[in-house]
Amino acid sequence: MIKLVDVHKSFDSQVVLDGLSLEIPQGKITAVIGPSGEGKSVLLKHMIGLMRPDRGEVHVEGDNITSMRRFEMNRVWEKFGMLFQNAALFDSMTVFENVAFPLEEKTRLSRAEISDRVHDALENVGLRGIDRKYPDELSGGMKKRVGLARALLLNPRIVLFDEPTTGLDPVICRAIHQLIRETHESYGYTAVIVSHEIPEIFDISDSVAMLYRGKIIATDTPEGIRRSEHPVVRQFISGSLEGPIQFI
Ligand SMILES: Nc1ncnc2c1ncn2[C@@H]1O[C@H](COP(=O)(O)OP(=O)(O)OP(=O)(O)O)[C@@H](O)[C@H]1O
Repeated sequence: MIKLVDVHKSFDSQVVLDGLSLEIPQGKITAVIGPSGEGKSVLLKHMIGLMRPDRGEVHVEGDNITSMRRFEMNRVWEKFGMLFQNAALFDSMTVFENVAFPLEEKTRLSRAEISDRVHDALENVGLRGIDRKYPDELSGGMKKRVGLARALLLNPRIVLFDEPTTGLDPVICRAIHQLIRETHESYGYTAVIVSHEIPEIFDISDSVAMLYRGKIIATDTPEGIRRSEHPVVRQFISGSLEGPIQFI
């Protein structure tokens, strides 16, 4: 479980997280939704300890990481896989080298073993025969799949997805969602997915948390969120221009 308790985070005078509390259940898929610029990426960075709260606490599977030192964080980071918004592939490396990178950094596996693991990982995300290509030569959907293969390679206990399907067409978007669900079923990781794909993301989520004005204003099953009477949740889900959310 990941637990955030009364987390506050500001950048200069801009308050982004304002007493946010949230529990992410173990082994489930949780979607985090909310208007653009509300702090969803900032929230993910707190979960993985890349950002520290000004106030409040962050716990990861029983460890209080709020002010944990770097050498202790290494042990916590081993639990995480992360798929960043832009897939964060290294442009100067081939697909094979990109996916092999965590294995080379973190394990003492032989070249042959690394090669087998990389090929298996690529096959699991439906990619074959692209080892020697460079990220520039891939479509957006393929890049995300390579990023997913890399994120899952060390069999992480927790995987954070920051907008895994942004900019992809609806069919590829569904394929990536399906892939997340399948890999989640076979690996059993705890997943947190920041997404703007509403209602599509609901189909693969066990629970949904909505971030608004620095706080989690609702957490529920996808069905509960769909039926919510909360005016902000209702407006956001329906995409209506009328309601408490102000668009500038
Ligand atoms: N390192 C930083 N320094 C200063 N401000 C930051 C930093 N990181 C994020 N912010 C600010 O925090 C706010 C929230 O950003 P964040 O990227 O978390 O939003 P988001 O909800 O993920 O948005 P989107 O849905 O558009 O991706 C923004 O106003 C952003 O400018």
